[in-house]
Amino acid sequence: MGTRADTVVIFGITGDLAFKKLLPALYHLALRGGLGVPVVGVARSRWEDGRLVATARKAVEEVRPDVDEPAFEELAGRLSMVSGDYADEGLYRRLAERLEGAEHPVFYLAVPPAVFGDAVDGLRAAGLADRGRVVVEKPFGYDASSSRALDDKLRSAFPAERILRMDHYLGKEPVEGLLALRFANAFFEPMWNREHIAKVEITLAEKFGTQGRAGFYDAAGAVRDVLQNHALQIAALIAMEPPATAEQVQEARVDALRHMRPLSLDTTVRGQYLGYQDEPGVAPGSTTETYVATRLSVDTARWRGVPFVLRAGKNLRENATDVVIGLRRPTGALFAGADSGSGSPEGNQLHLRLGRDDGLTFSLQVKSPGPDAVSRTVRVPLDLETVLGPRQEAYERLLDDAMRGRSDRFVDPRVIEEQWRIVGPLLDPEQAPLPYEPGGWGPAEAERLGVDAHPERSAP
Ligand SMILES: NC(=O)C1=CN([C@@H]2O[C@H](COP(=O)(O)OP(=O)(O)OC[C@H]3O[C@@H](n4cnc5c(N)ncnc54)[C@H](OP(=O)(O)O)[C@@H]3O)[C@@H](O)[C@H]2O)C=CC1
Ligand SMILES: O=C1O[C@H](COP(=O)(O)O)[C@@H](O)[C@H](O)[C@H]1O
Repeated sequence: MGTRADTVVIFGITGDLAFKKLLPALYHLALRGGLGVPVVGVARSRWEDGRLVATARKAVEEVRPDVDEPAFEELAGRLSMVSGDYADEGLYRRLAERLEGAEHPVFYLAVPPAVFGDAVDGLRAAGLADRGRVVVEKPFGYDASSSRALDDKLRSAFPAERILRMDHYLGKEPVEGLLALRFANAFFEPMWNREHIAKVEITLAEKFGTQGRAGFYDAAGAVRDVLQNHALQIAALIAMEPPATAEQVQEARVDALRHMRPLSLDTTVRGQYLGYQDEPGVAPGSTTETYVATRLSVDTARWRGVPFVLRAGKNLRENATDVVIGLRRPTGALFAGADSGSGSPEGNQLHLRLGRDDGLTFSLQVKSPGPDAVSRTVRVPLDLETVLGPRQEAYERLLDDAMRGRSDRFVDPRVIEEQWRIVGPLLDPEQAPLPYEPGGWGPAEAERLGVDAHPERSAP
């Protein structure tokens, strides 16, 4: 833990991330009595403080229509704006004046990666890096070399312990919960390997498109936007060897990623939803993928030969952040499977939902009623919201961590290095992505990789 922050500065306060996640998170911190410091918004747009407050109210109402007025008033009273171009040193001079007296500010870079460099240079030149922490959003660069260059720039301005690399999936309770599932339940560990598991399928699906972020998204695509970071973080939690202590989790994560082979275009399907090319901000003839499905190999004794099938996409049928662990079919001929069509019963499945409807569903075999030795599948769902009640959103937890100087839920730079190595072969290929209809499950060609073409989400 470090010293508690005395100001939060958000670069890109006019943007999508600030609206959808950061302003609501600040409100929730105020609601729980955990804000207590000024919040300075930075943007090129010349917003008055009043416009920021009005935007904050709208942002909060989107997620909490029953706004708690005292909490909102606390947030509103702490918000102010500083505007200017990110490359203009005048912006940082004005910011330094606003921060006079602040000893431990947090600088949150909620801007597209192209702006990170200017922001870090500006903060350093104005002497603001000497006394603050910086939070950098993913994706970290565009590839391995630009990511290293960004890292060098950050390290030249801020000491290592004051650089926090953000992947909000690490702050999601259900994602963190994968560790509890694996390591706090003795019955999973003995079956968590190639002897028992036939396939791991990870899906990050969204029902919506780029939602006005095409300017950012078109330069990124699904691989950089979510596969390189969120999907591989989940894969690492599934694949890692058991860490001996909580402090070893980071090492176990790095080690798991080091054993993942680089992805290959031969076992990848890229797609682009119809209509994407007409969105403002998308380059004419863009070959950016809005969908990707790929097979990942984890080269360890535990996982050799078990495909990890990862897919992510926008404008798909449902919102889903899911992991399906598919077990091998049972051996032995005592029962025939009523729904397997070929003798032995279906393999059990453990379906983990890590998004808003978080929980899990076991698919079990039970005896079919009647005289014959036949089993059939039943699904046993568990809804964690019902059991545990509402939990804090990832951005609230991670903003709070950044303010306290708690760093274990931020990304280790070695992880980022590995993530770029793994996705490297998929970056900017020449082939155009396959078109797909919005509202479906992406290009049918992905079925050859083993993706479940009609996933039954079985949310309770
Ligand atoms: N949106 C999301 O759901 C998530 C986003 N992220 C990450 O957060 C970061 C910000 O994302 P998001 O808010 O969606 O991005 P936006 O495209 O909404 O950009 C944020 C702000 O940055 C400024 N900006 C945009 N483009 C440029 C540019 N070319 N040059 C200078 N300033 C620019 C704009 O503010 P102004 O012009 O007023 O300065 C804009 O409001 C990205 O790194 C993204 O990967 C991470 C998780 C989720
Ligand atoms: O990082 C990003 O994540 C969001 C999805 O986040 P979630 O918490 O709603 O699962 C995605 O929409 C966005 O494109 C991406 O930049």
